[in-house]
Amino acid sequence: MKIESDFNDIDALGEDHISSSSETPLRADAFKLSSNEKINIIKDDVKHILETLGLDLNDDSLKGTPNRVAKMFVNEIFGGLDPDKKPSASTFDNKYKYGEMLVEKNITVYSTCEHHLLPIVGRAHIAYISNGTVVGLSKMNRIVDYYAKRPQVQERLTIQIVKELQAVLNTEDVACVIDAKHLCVNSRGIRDIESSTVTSEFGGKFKENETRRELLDYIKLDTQF
Ligand SMILES: Nc1nc2c(ncn2[C@@H]2O[C@H](COP(=O)(O)OP(=O)(O)OP(=O)(O)O)[C@@H](O)[C@H]2O)c(=O)[nH]1
Ligand SMILES: [Zn+2]
Repeated sequence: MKIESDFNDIDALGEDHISSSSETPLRADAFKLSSNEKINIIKDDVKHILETLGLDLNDDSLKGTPNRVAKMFVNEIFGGLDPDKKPSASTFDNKYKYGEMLVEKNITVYSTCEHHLLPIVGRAHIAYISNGTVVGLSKMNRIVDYYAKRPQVQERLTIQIVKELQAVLNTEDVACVIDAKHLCVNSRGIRDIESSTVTSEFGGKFKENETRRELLDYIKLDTQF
């Protein structure tokens, strides 16, 4: 099966690659097809790319590649496009009246650059100040992983993580800093292997200098991934 219609509006981001909202630009019909239907279509597309490159897909090592890549796109590296996969974040009452900031640092980030479909690899650091609710620690890793498993720009990923935690924790006082390497910069194009990109989103009290400083002191960026 091939989808013919409506695919022409896909480059709506334009030349500057900046989307007007923090939402991932999804089409209205993004979930009309089942995961299996998507895998079958993408399998043919990958086969076509490899054949166009001149590869012989009868080769023992290559013949499973179209199916492997299609499954990886739909179920793994772009699995976070599916809202059904959004982690449910268990929250608890802050019975112990912990009133300082909580920082979860060095959360592994594996994402995919939406401009080149190459990996983004790095660390996210998340902080919040409880407003009466606390969230299970692992849920913060899961939220990072969910939004990372999309075609992304690092700026949007950072904002999406903060917005989700603000909703879960019912407070503006959430921050996220991401330090990541983009393979599209490191391994091709300018091929600068050393550079990494830092993005941050500071909500509520984290906009105040003292609170922000405290967070940055805790995470003391270490760019060894
Ligand atoms: N702002 C932002 N830019 C990104 C991100 N990931 C990749 N890019 C950049 O997106 C840009 C795409 O620019 P283009 O000129 O269309 O692509 P290109 O010809 O492959 O560019 P080069 O990478 O310079 O070879 C590049 O400068 C990438 O470095 C990201 O997360 N945020
Ligand atoms: Zn890129």
